[in-house]
Amino acid sequence: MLAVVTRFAVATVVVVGLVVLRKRKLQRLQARIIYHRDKDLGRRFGLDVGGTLGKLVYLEKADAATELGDVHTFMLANTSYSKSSMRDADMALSLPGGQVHFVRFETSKLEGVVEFVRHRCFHRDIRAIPCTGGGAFKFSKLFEDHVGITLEKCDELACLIQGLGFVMRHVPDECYTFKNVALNHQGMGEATKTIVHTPTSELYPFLLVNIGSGVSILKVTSATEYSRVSGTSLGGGTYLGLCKLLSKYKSFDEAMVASIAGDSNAVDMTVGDIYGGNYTQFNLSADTLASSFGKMGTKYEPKSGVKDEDVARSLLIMITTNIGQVAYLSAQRSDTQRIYFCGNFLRQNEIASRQLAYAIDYWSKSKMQAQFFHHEGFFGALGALLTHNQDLL
Ligand SMILES: Nc1ncnc2c1ncn2[C@@H]1O[C@H](COP(=O)(O)OP(=O)(O)OP(=O)(O)O)[C@@H](O)[C@H]1O
Ligand SMILES: CC(C)(CO)[C@@H](O)C(=O)NCCC(=O)O
Repeated sequence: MLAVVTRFAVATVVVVGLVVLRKRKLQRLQARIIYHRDKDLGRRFGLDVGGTLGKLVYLEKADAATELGDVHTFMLANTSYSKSSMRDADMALSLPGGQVHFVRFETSKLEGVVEFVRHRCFHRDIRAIPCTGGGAFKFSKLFEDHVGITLEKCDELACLIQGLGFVMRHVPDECYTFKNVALNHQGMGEATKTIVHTPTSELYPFLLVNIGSGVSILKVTSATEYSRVSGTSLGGGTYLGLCKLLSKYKSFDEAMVASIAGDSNAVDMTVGDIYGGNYTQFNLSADTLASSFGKMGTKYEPKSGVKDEDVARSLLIMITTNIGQVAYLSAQRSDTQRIYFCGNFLRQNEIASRQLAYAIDYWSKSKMQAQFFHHEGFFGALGALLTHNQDLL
């Protein structure tokens, strides 16, 4: 009898214990789900992974600054972990809902970034990140397998338009142009950088030329309506690729610095080189660029007397002149007067923007105007961020 009672008591204790344990486990699980729902930091990010660069924006909410402590630590560590120039601290946007920060990294280093996230256990608070650009497709498995983060795919052009519209509405001095485009074909001249405020009633339609690795050209007819009217494979990737191939410069920033000092006439052939002066019949002055890199074709030893900085400058002028012409022709075809240029090719690249301004003014006989943005390379990532932060709109 005693044995039966003992067995019954033990069984009861075990069953009760199991029920309690199960309940606790359930509670823990519930708590974990709530914790994740509350701390799903992925919604504070927008990622744009392109052919050359990855762009990350994150929102630090005004009412919950401390919550993002780890994210801040990660960003600061990660940016010095790649390159200081990749951090755009001075570009942060202050909005009523919080601050938006911007970070850039090389797409080729993405695996390193993922490994860093895993190493720091940073991914524990992130289930999904909205992501745009080709990398949203190409790297979704990498994120899923290594850190269990889902990349929520967003279309790159839709995000570009969304981010662009947001910046145009919220950042008062975002757009600028060059007035009195008295430049020559080398992008030299006295044109003055001027902030432009265009009222929304006069904004549409316009042409948007996004110069990334390649170039996409969109006709934008309203805040949400656009079509991709053209594109060219001769873009920022071409410039960087040819620079690395033909000169000693190993990075975009090095090439930019060098191109300021370079003289493209050492490499290019001008109308003057061919005519010995102006080609007056068709109003082509002697200093007009006749053939990019043309001089190199006439020399037995092309590199003699040519400096790497001349090559960097000439490449910059070649790529930019071509994009300017394609943009002008596209604007004509699409019946738009204003052309906006964006994309990271224009980052800290005043020679290129001045040259584009000149090209548009020159080809259109001053009927069209080129405009630029201070946050030129982050619209896609911003658009991705906005998919979960409609309140910011
Ligand atoms: N730090 C940098 N490292 C490399 N390229 C840079 C850097 N800064 C500016 N660039 C220029 O920006 C270009 C990439 O621009 P962007 O980030 O807009 O395009 P992407 O998203 O990589 O390309 P795509 O949209 O065609 O996939 C490079 O090809 C280069 O010309
Ligand atoms: C392929 C994309 C859209 C990727 O961003 C871009 O690099 C691009 O527009 N390239 C030019 C493709 C074309 O010739 O239309």
